[in-house]
Amino acid sequence: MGEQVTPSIVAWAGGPEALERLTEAFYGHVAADEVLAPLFAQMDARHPRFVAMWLAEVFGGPAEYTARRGGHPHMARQHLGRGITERQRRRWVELLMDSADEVGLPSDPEFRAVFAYYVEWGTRMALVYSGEDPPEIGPAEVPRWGWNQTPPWQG
Ligand code: HEM
Repeated sequence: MGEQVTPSIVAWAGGPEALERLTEAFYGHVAADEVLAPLFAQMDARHPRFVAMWLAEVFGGPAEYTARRGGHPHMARQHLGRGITERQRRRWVELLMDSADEVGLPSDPEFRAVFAYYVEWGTRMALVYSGEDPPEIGPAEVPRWGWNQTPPWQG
């Protein structure tokens, strides 16, 4: 039996390109959604790619968001003062999960569990930063997600 190497989450997802397909589909839905569209009305056309770049870094890919887009402090600052509501956060999660199905991200329980784990955490963090009295934004690094309790099932 050969030794099995656990792939990174981004590799399991289908690579950075798969995350770009995900965010393209997602922001298409956002633009048409009455709950979320107003928040993203001034969005940069490159926003979907920046978010894909962020996700790739979180999920074990190259530190491209850190190198090219200001890393965690820049990302966190984008949410300041936006007053995201729980309803908007929930819709964000729902549309992202719909988009994951649409673009065919892997549907195995382990991948989806770890993906949902990050998305649940990240959206709650965005809400906290967007509200009154946000945490101070320090020089923290982009979080790096691992498989944790659910390494991929490889048979
Ligand atoms: C896991 C959850 C989330 C991630 C990974 C994420 C990621 C990002 C990133 C990377 C940026 C900065 C893009 C750049 O470099 O310019 C950003 C901006 C932004 N995010 Fe989030 N975000 C999350 C949750 C949310 C939620 C829940 C909302 C609102 C419901 C939200 C609203 C926004 C808005 C309005 C901007 C600024 C867009 C613009 O006008 O350019 N984010 N987000």
